[in-house]
Amino acid sequence: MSQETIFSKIINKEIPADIVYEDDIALAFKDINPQAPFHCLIIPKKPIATINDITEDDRETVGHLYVVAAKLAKEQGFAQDGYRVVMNCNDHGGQTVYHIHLHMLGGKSMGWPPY
Ligand SMILES: CCNC(=O)OC[C@H]1O[C@@H](n2cnc3c(=O)[nH]c(N)nc32)[C@H](O)[C@@H]1O
Repeated sequence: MSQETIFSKIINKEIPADIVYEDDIALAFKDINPQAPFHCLIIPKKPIATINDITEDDRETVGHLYVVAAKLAKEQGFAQDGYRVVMNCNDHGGQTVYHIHLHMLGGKSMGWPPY
């Protein structure tokens, strides 16, 4: 059973967030601690704790996160310049909120590897 996280409160509008996209499956909102000129989190409304918890039943939901990312990149104007999407898993991945979220960073040139 997944724990309620702060992201559930954002989904339920119990706490505020700068929402940049919402539909029945996903929500995207600005990261509170931006690491790029544009930094948002694209999350499923379904509370899936980590990548390890994604099942075949979540195919549509998880794939939709990337559809939203592509849409936001075009809207934000950095689709052609380029951007980064990253999902962190557990401690070594730096995950701090246990509700999967696709980080979307855009608006600057980024280095590699990201550590
Ligand atoms: C550090 C990367 N690993 C990770 O797990 O990222 C979790 C991400 O969620 C962000 N965040 C945490 N609480 C809140 C909040 O209440 N509101 C918002 N708008 N963002 C939040 C945090 O800055 C981090 O980048």
